[in-house]
Order: sequence, then C-alpha cells, then structure tokens
Amino acid sequence: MTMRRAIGLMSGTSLDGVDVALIETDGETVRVERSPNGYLEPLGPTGYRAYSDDDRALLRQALIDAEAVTERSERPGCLAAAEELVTRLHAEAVENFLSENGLTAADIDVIGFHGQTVVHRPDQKMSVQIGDGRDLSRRLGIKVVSDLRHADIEAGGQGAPLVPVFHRALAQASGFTESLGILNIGGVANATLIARDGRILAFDTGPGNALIDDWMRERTGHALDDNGRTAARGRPDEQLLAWLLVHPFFARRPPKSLDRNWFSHKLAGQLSTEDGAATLTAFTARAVARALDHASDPPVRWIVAGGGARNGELLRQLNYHLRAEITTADAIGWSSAFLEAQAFAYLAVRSVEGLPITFPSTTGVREAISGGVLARPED
Ligand SMILES: Nc1ncnc2c1ncn2[C@@H]1O[C@H](COP(=O)(O)OP(=O)(O)OP(=O)(O)O)[C@@H](O)[C@H]1O
Ligand SMILES: CC(=O)N[C@H]1[C@@H]2OC[C@@H](O2)[C@@H](O)[C@@H]1O[C@H](C)C(=O)O
Repeated sequence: MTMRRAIGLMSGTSLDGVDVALIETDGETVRVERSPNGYLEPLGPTGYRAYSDDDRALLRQALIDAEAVTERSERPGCLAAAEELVTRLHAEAVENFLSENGLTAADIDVIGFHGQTVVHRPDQKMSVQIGDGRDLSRRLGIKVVSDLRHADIEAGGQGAPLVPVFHRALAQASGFTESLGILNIGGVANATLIARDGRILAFDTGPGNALIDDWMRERTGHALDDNGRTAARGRPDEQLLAWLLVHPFFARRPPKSLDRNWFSHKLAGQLSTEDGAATLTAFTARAVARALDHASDPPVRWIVAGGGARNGELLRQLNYHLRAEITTADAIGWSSAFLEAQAFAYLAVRSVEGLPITFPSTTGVREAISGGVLARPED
C-alpha cells in the first residue's frame, strides 16, 4: 500500500486547544525514526493552536447547551456558533502548521478531523463531535475525514476509544514484545492493554485531568494543578474515595467509555483546596488501577501520555498502584502531547483505505469496522 502524508487534528475534552500532527503511514505501518535515546518515534512535525479565554467560554457553554440535543444533527443554543468556531480555528491551525513547516496543501493527502465532543451517550447511540468536515476540506483544499465515531456507535459500539489501533501500530513499530499498557490521561483517561500475544483490550478508565482542572479553576482561578503540586500538599479523603470508586462504571466489564460530565469536581465539596486536589488526583490514579481487574496479561510496563503525564503527583500515585514500570511517552520518544493527533492522522488513512478502525475489544462493536466520513474540496 502507498505511504501517505496525513495530518491529524485533535481538540480534546480539556478544551485547551487544537493539536496538529503529521505522520506518514499506509494505514498499517507508521514511518518512524530513531530518537536520540534509541527508541523509535513517529516521523513528522507537530503544532498547536491554543484556544483563547473567549473561545473556551463558548465551548464550555456548548457543552451545556448540548445537553438538550435529542438528535445528532440538532444544534441548539450556541452550538451552531461553536461549530463554526471549531471549524475556523482548525482551518487556521492547519494553515499555520503548513506555513511553519514549509508545506502546502498539495503535500498533504488527507486530514483526520476529530472535532469537539459535545455529546457522548453511547447507550442512546449518540456521540456528537462539532466541526464541519466538508467546510474544512473546502477551506484548506485537502481531503478531510471526520465523524470517526458515528459508524461504530451506529453498529452498537461505544464510539470510543478510537486510538488503540494506533497504539498497537506504534508498539509494534517500537518493538515492544512484553505486555504493555498505554495510558492516555486527557480530560478523561483511557487505556490500551496489549498482551504478549498481541491481543488488545481498550477502554476509558475514568476521569483524567478534567475534575482536577475544574477544581483548580473554581478554587484558585488556575487552569490546572501544575505538576500536581497542590495535590501533593493535601491528603486524600479516603472515605470519599471509597464512595467514588463504588460507582458501577468501574466494575463494568470493558469495553466502556465515559462522558466528561459523568463525574463532577463538586463531589469534593467541602474539602480544602489541597485535600480536594489530592482526593481527585487519587481518584484518577485508583480508577486507572481498576483497569488491572480486567487485564488477562497485566502490563509489566505502562507508557503514560496526554497532559496527565506532566502531573508528577499523579505519576507517583500511578507508580504505586500499578506496580509496574511507568514511563512517560516522551521518555521513549513518543509524543505525550501529540499522540492523539497522530492517531487521528492514522485513522484517516485507515478510513480512506477501508481498513477497520474499531474492534470488539476496543469499543464493543460486534465486528471490526471502518468509519469516518470523507469530504473532498470539490464536494
Ligand atoms: N504541567 C502540568 N501539570 C499538571 N497537569 C497538566 C500539566 N500540563 C497539562 N496538564 C493537564 O493536561 C490537560 C491537557 O491534556 P490533554 O491535552 O492530553 O487533554 P485532551 O486531549 O484535551 O483530553 P482527551 O484526551 O480527554 O481528549 C490539562 O487540562 C491539564 O489538566
Ligand atoms: C467521546 C470522546 O470524545 N471521548 C474521548 C475522551 O478523551 C479521552 C477518552 O475520552 C477517549 O475515549 C476519547 O478520546 C480518544 C482520542 C479516543 O477516542 O481514543
């Protein structure tokens, strides 16, 4: 199969900005290069377009207004305006990325466009990512694959997580042979478990950084708990933690996925800022540890990616609870920050090639299926 140059675009549940990454892939293998520390990493530049406070405020409102959505094409309240913003900012992000890297539209075969999740209710067969793939394709003059969760949801899957097939490709390219866990800690956290026989099991483990961010914003006005410093000064409320962890989500057998809004930082209610941060950080770590309940071949090594990999206190707790070697993605030459954007580039090429992107063991879909909607500039 032909190697293609693909750009992936991700705007995650943390609402921080648009991640951009270029990779070369034929939809099976990913072109990699050897990093200075000896590991193999995907080849290709990355870029980022941060949201302004006003952008973020509109997106936050969109999450609230989206609660009224009963049919996936509906755009109540500010959703239409938010969708226009998402498309425009992604177009700007790609334009800047191309010019920063001396590339033109003609250099890119396809873009994988995740959009912004505003509704995720797999039980109601609904997952909505705002962002108009056709408009993005016209603006940029590049083919765009969007709506990558819909086919899976329609076929009875969870519609998430989508990145495991990319995790597996990277693990293979990097030559890992032992049982491996790949943990992405974004707003929500998701894990891909790769057994020694190559079988994968993937699911959302629970909250990632979202509750910690919301807590910090409310208590201190800061967007995040930098390196987990506030949490490190507090003491987790064990009683509250025990109560949080009896939520049926954690006992449910995977595959399973979580909506950002299923848990709230308000659960930490009356605690001090430090103890609340410590409790919510411990909640994320112990929810991840529950993943081991479902592992047939428990990972001997975990690779941690996503913004949570920059939270030292969270990593310390994961180290304690997972009882395995914990490495950040950056430490092995993968990109903690851009792994998801790279994954959407990979998924776009798989979609164009008609290759499956979701599997019974990653989303619970009955059989492996492809997905995504292709838009061409001339459409
Ligand atoms: N220095 C840091 N210290 C602590 N936490 C950090 C730091 N840097 C980033 N984070 C956390 O990482 C988050 C961003 O992570 P990331 O970009 O992986 O999320 P996302 O892609 O939006 O989410 P998702 O994977 O759920 O779609 C921030 O909101 C913050 O909570
Ligand atoms: C519905 C939705 O957008 N889910 C996100 C979210 O953020 C992390 C986790 O929850 C994961 O399931 C998913 O994103 C990644 C990219 C995925 O689908 O693999």
